Amino acid sequence: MANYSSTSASSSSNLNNSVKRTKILLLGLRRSGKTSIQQVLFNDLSPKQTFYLEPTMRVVKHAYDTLIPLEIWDCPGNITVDTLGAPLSQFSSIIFVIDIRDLYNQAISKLVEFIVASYHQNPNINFEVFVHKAEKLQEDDKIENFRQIHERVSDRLLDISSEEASYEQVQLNFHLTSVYDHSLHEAFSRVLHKLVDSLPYLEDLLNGFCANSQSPKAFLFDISSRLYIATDASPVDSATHNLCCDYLGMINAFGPLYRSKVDSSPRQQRVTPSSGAPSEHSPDSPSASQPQTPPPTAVTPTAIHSPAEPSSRRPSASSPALASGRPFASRQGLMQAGSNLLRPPLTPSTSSSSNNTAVSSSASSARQTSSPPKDLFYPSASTTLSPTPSASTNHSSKHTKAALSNPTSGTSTPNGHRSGNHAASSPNNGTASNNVNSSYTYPNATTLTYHALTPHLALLALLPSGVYEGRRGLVEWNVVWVREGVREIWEVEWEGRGG
Ligand SMILES: Nc1nc2c(ncn2[C@@H]2O[C@H](COP(=O)(O)OP(=O)(O)OP(=O)(O)O)[C@@H](O)[C@H]2O)c(=O)[nH]1
Repeated sequence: MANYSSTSASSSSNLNNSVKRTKILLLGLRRSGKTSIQQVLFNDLSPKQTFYLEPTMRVVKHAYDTLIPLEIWDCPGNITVDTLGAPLSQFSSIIFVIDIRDLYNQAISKLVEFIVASYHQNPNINFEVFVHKAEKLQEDDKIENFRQIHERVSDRLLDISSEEASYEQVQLNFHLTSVYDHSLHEAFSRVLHKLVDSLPYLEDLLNGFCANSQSPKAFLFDISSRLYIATDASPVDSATHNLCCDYLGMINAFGPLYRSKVDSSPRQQRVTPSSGAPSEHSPDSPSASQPQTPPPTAVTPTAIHSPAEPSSRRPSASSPALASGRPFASRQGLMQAGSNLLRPPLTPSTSSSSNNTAVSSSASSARQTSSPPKDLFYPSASTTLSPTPSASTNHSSKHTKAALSNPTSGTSTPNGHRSGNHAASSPNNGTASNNVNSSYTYPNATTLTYHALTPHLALLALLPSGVYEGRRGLVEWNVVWVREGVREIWEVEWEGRGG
């Protein structure tokens, strides 16, 4: 058999071969857009540059480190089940990319071929169909082609089903995608959610944050790819998702220009999302000396930075779930790790303002006076979203879009990273509005905040501006709880995979 594969580490990863990676297979006909998807999401390639991508001649494996270590296999268009060179049972997800204008036999036959093979080799596989290049069609044609592709695949599966094999029952998820807007990020995020075992615990953390900070929406984003790993229980609306994506894109673009006066290389490593996979001895490693989770009795924010955490509280490879050698941290292991994570943070409604002031000043004095180790550096930023004057009455969709794509009011930053007015812009702004729900608006003054949690992950949350401005210390205190929880979950995920 021809040598069909090669390996490459994506920009933000060190290919750590000892780590058990979650594998995703990218399939589709030639020129359907597979490499573009991989490059736009994980290599920060501008959508326009995808025009110049060379055809893929053999399987290329891209490693990418986020909450879990991923390995994405980008395949040539002519690959078959036999020439793939690996059993489908190795993969957690298959993403099949179809050009939305490609309604005809070849693409659908190939998709069906892989569905049948995966039914026999790995019935639990997540099968995702990206109906891609969606922005090329008008809204009506887009919906019609999407429907037809879905229908033809279902019909073909029904035709070939028998008593022994009911292929029509394979769970297929169809997504409309394009590299030119945020639909690709949203669709890939949903693919990712099915691969993250710790998702319920992350959601609990975000639910707790929202409830205690009066936040209507919070996302845990992978900083570099701008995929969201988890969100709270409230529904995701595209406008808010797109706004967060744009804001993160802007921070990624301009963040490296900002440095604190006492900047040093370890701090730079922490700011940059491309710091590599966590390892035992790296300063970014969750196992290395990091901000410690406060002991159960600790109530003062200064305890956050105390290095005196009992080591037994930190999950280790000797915990029952991890010692089993399974690739994913089990629920039991995560529950053990997360058992102390969800102690209730402070809520604005139950705290007096004097308390808030105390927490706020205490939190900042912890930063300034307790000489924390250099690696305790968590960039944060915020921007106020302009409320539309007509918000409470008649919404003009034009006005709403302008407010969403131009969060230009003054900003303030706890860590001095950004200040003054700015426009959140992204290369996608023009087309992203395709996705914006034009009836959506932020009726009251709302602040969008960004808090880095790990080298790869950040919390993006909407907050009422009154809460953010008046009770900043409290909000930051609640962010600390989320950060501690996410770091522990991250640690368990990686240790469970031998990282
Ligand atoms: N309009 C539009 N064009 C896209 C999109 N995604 C990719 N393309 C274009 O599609 C063409 C093929 O993209 P590739 O990523 O090379 O496709 P591929 O599936 O990897 O192709 P092979 O490597 O030959 O299998 C390029 O010209 C891209 O610019 C999209 O969302 N919209």
